[in-house]
Amino acid sequence: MHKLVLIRHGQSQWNLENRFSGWADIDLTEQGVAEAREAGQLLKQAGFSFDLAHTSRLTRAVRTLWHVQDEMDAMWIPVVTDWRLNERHYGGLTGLNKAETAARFGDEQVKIWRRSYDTPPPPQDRAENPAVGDPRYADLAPEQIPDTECLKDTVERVLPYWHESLAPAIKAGRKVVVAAHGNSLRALVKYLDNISDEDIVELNIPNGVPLVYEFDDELRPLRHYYLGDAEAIAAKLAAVANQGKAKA
Ligand SMILES: O=C(O)[C@@H](CO)OP(=O)(O)O
Repeated sequence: MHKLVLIRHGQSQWNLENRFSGWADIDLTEQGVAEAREAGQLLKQAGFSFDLAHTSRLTRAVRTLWHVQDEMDAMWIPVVTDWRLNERHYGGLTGLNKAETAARFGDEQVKIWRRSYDTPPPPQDRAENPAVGDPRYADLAPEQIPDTECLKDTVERVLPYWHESLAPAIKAGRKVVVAAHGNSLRALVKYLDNISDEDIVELNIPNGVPLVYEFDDELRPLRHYYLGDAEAIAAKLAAVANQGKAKA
């Protein structure tokens, strides 16, 4: 049996401020650091160990991974950072407050922008795009830097990464951890669990909680589960779902 652990980064400053982040490089809050450390402790106590890590090019995911590695005495393992694990690009919504956006455009429209499979938010002006000219993306052709993305666009970059990098490593027996983002992980989970375009709308992923996948030899998922207190995880999931609603 093969295993894979997925972790969404801990709380970021813009999660705290309830702002759309996407490719904006926003760091963890103190709570986010604590969540990452707790994730590492939970993994250690449950007997997990890793010999390979993958993460995005965004600081909040990289730093989450650092804390997990530190708690697990695994600072030595190879780490691959790849833009294809980045958060979905939030286009022209980047930086806006989610509740204020819902008050302006309606809860339904914001839910479509946040969670629908194939409706992207309005594009972001190139001049405001945080990724343009950023040296961390020097290996991308200009047209690979998105102006906006729906989940379908995110699937189209995450899935090749799964097939080319993650799946072969897992099949070869490597013990892999992936630290990434709410929507890049939704893209991967949609594929792994064969979730329909309609049902993916209701799927949220909490900050800083290890999500364990177990696979058979052909990498068909056998089961998955979160590590940690079920009630606390349910509360975190509800909080993520509610972030896009206008305040009463
Ligand atoms: O702002 C973002 O980039 C994401 C993840 O934090 O938010 P949402 O849950 O609204 O897709």
